[in-house]
Amino acid sequence: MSEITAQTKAEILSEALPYIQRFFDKTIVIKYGGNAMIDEELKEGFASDVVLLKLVGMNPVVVHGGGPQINDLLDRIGKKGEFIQGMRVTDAETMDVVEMVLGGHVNKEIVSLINKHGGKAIGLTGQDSHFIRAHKMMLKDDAGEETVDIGQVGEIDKIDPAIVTHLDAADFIPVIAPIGVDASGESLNINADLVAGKLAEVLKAEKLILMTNTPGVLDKEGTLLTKLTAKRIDELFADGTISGGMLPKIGSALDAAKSGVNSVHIIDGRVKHALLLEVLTEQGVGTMIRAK
Ligand SMILES: Nc1ncnc2c1ncn2[C@@H]1O[C@H](COP(=O)(O)OP(=O)(O)O)[C@@H](O)[C@H]1O
Ligand SMILES: CC(=O)N[C@@H](CCC(=O)OP(=O)(O)O)C(=O)O
Repeated sequence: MSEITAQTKAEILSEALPYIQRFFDKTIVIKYGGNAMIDEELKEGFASDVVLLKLVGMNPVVVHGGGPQINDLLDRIGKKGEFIQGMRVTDAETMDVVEMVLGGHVNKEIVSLINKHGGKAIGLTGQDSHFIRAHKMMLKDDAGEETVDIGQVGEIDKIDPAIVTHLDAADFIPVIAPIGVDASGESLNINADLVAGKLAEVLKAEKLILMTNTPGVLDKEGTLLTKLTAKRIDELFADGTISGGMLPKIGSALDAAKSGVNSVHIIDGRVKHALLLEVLTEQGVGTMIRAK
């Protein structure tokens, strides 16, 4: 290693000090989207970033998605994934696949990676002590009139923060799959962005970071919008700039910002160490969402 490189590295480390001080003991909810789990190197980088944030005194809470991974398994059993307004149409068979992929495969993979990097991760779904309560979601059709039944998809009623705060206090890192439970104990499939946003709200988190597969929110020309307020978001909804999976993401980000989460960001999870760049450096990555 040359002397200059070592010096630069030391300077970069030193620049992180004010951020470490500012966010010490603060909760940071990180949504790790299925589209950002592209390759092993990125996943390893993500896991080591989460461990680093915990070790310097923050409370990272991971909520993960797994939409593409659910689609892969559906394909293998000869079923096609269908989405309406960014929500998966979830019949009973699809719900089984969702539970297998999210609660089983993806959750355990992230837990295992974090533990491999020296963290103490614990995997949860909303079925654990029924901490994510939900009811069946009904969508409005495009005219805003008829309701559309999309099956076992949940709309969140309540998230009990106790289980997460207990884990944080005991130095564990909660890793949460977006599965809720209804009044009869049945599992419901919930969009992971919605779980992350609501969790950030009930935990009174300092930050909500949504990691996805675009540089952030883009305008019609594909230019990155670095800051967005409620008013501008309404315009982008109205003119169709925001569509598909970005609909629940922005909705959830804005709700979190309005309910007091200090900083809300949509960032590119395909960039190596995007999480450290966002939390510990001055470099703004992605789109910041503000209520006003
Ligand atoms: N205005 C926009 N800017 C960026 N991405 C957008 C926009 N509108 C729609 N999208 C889509 O939203 C996707 C991200 O949402 P989603 O596929 O649900 O990702 P994740 O699995 O990370 O939650 C992007 O890959 C893009 O295709
Ligand atoms: C109701 C609904 O759409 N649930 C999502 C849950 C997973 C998810 O949100 O994954 P990403 O964050 O990777 O998109 C789904 O079934 O795909």
